[in-house]
Amino acid sequence: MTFLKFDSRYTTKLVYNLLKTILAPKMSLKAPLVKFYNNQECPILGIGTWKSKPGEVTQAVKDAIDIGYRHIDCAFVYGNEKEVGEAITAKINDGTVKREELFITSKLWNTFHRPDLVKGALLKSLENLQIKYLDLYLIHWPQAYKEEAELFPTDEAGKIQFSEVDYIDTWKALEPLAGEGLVKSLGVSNFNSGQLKRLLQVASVKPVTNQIECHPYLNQRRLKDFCESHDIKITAYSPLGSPDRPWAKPEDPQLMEDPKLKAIADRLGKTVAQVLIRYQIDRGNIVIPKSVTRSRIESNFQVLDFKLSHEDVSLIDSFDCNGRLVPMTA
Ligand SMILES: NC(=O)C1=CN([C@@H]2O[C@H](COP(=O)(O)OP(=O)(O)OC[C@H]3O[C@@H](n4cnc5c(N)ncnc54)[C@H](OP(=O)(O)O)[C@@H]3O)[C@@H](O)[C@H]2O)C=CC1
Ligand SMILES: CC(=O)C(C)=O
Repeated sequence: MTFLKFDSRYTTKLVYNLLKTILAPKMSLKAPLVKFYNNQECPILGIGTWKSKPGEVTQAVKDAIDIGYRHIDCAFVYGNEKEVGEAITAKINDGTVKREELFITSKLWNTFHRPDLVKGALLKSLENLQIKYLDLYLIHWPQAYKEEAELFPTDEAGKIQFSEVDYIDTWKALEPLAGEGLVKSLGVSNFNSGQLKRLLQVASVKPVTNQIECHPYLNQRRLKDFCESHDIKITAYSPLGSPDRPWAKPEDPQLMEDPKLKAIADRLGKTVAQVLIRYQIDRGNIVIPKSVTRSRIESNFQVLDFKLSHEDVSLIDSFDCNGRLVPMTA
């Protein structure tokens, strides 16, 4: 009658599994961490803040932190860093998180590429965000704009005015800032493989990530392969197709309305947004969907308890149509 013998190991396991089943849906899950080549860890899922109005973003970031997000994607040019900073400070002060539990990214805007402007731009973002260091600082775009007070300097014809500054010189000015403790990691955004190759030839500190537009209509397979061959992670921006991008036209295809994606989401009992976010995670990409709506911020985070099959990832891969939604800002 050995099978009736009391064994505390089995009882403990039984109780553990029972509690897990009852409590799991109520417990705030943590996003898995991606490890960069320099051993710094970054939550694979973060919240975006582009177009989040100053009057909405403080509450959105507070909600996100309450829900479990620990990664916040910011940029000087979004014009809302101060309000994001207010949320970060509030959530640290009320004991919800410690600074070291958060992963905060900002980006060097195109008008500050000239080497003597770089440190000041970083310090401004730190001041706005009310923090002493960034976890990650990115060159926002490879091209430099004329160094003027305006963030989008234009000539009389309304054309963007570029500057001659080479992003290599900008990168060289960024490198020492990591040593000064102002930023933990450096990265780039919107770089193609040619630009990255040039950078890698001279960089003493390699970028940890290339933040690029990435979703099923532009899955960036080749650039991803290139980056990964150099141990550079992809951060996927506009993963939901950026429906609120300012230049969207009514006739543009709506990624979240795609019937093929809807069919996959319905089959899995998930929302299309959840499938789109999971698509990035299952490809090993860091992903930063934006929302200022609490229910969406919450449901976008509820993607940590399921996985897409290889077949579904391959099927979604096949939707690629070079469908870029965020063209170069010039
Ligand atoms: N490095 C770069 O050059 C760039 C970086 N980024 C970063 O990436 C982030 C994300 O990209 P972004 O272009 O904002 O676009 P996203 O693809 O994240 O889409 C955001 C839009 O989707 C809506 N949305 C969010 N969740 C849901 C949901 N569950 N169901 C339906 N609609 C939803 C939001 O609405 P609402 O907010 O009203 O809820 C908003 O309109 C940016 O915010 C920014 O941080 C983006 C572009 C360029
Ligand atoms: C959104 C963003 O980061 C742009 C357009 O540069």
